[in-house]
Amino acid sequence: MTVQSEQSEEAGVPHSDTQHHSPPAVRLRGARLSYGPRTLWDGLDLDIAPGEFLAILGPNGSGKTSLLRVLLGLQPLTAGTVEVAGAPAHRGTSRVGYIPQQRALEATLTLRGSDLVGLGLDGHHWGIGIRQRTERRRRVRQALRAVEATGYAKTPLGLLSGGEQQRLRVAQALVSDPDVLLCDEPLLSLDISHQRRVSRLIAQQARESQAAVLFVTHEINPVLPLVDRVLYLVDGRFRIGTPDEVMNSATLSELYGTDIEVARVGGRLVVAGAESDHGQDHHIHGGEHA
Ligand SMILES: Nc1ncnc2c1ncn2[C@@H]1O[C@H](COP(=O)(O)OP(=O)(O)OP(=O)(O)O)[C@@H](O)[C@H]1O
Repeated sequence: MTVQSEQSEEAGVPHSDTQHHSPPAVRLRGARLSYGPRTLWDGLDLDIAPGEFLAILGPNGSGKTSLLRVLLGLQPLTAGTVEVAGAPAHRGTSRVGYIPQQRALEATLTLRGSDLVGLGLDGHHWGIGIRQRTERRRRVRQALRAVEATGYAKTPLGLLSGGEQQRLRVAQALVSDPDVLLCDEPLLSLDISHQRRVSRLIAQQARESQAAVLFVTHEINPVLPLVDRVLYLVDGRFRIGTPDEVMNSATLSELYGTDIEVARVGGRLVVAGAESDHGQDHHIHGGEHA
């Protein structure tokens, strides 16, 4: 079953006059994704404005990563259309930055951090002149500094910790100054101070470069002050709206089909799920658990 979203405006909610006149960075129309008989989402209409920060929430297997894969041109829609930066989604464009869900890299990997970050520029037309090479090196250095990875940029990736590898993935996604930034749980395995730093960098990319940010997360609190809208997916149903419109007891109870309480405590969201028949808490995603 698919429940159409109740959106505050049709498809997109422009957040300022400038955004109002800009074409959307991402546009989905009537989008459906099915794997065999299983439909992850259907009837998804969504415009994301340049500079907008969209948090994507939902339980395991609800189709969050699959949506990012559609936008990367890696997964075709079953129905509907998808445009990214004004063109049908296609793979290999430097206009889209991607921070993938963290996977530990092979301990034997000898590629270095600075090489990994440089790969983020490979969609650009750099030419072979000295000036282009100098500019390329300058950008890589700047991105490494932004995530505080300069000290280990020459170390083989396989020898780095999960958090150090993750900061390099963030630098790789930001180095091309993308129009659309797709982030799949980018804060996992980062300590609190680097969570803050990476969140700030991503928000800065949205604000200063007018990049649209799609941020998949199981916990909205670390980014709550940055979020313009939430897309919440549960078992084929979804809601799109501001955090207040989506992250409330009535909406989440309807999405999960069980009683859920959401409270704001000191600027943070706390969610409490009803007990299931088996005496276990339903696994509710989004905020801290009561
Ligand atoms: N190529 C594929 N073929 C068939 N099924 C797939 C494929 N890719 C993903 N799936 C299934 O689709 C569902 C959604 O997967 P997806 O990774 O998008 O979920 P998710 O919301 O990102 O989950 P998580 O929170 O666990 O990362 C899962 O049940 C997954 O097994």
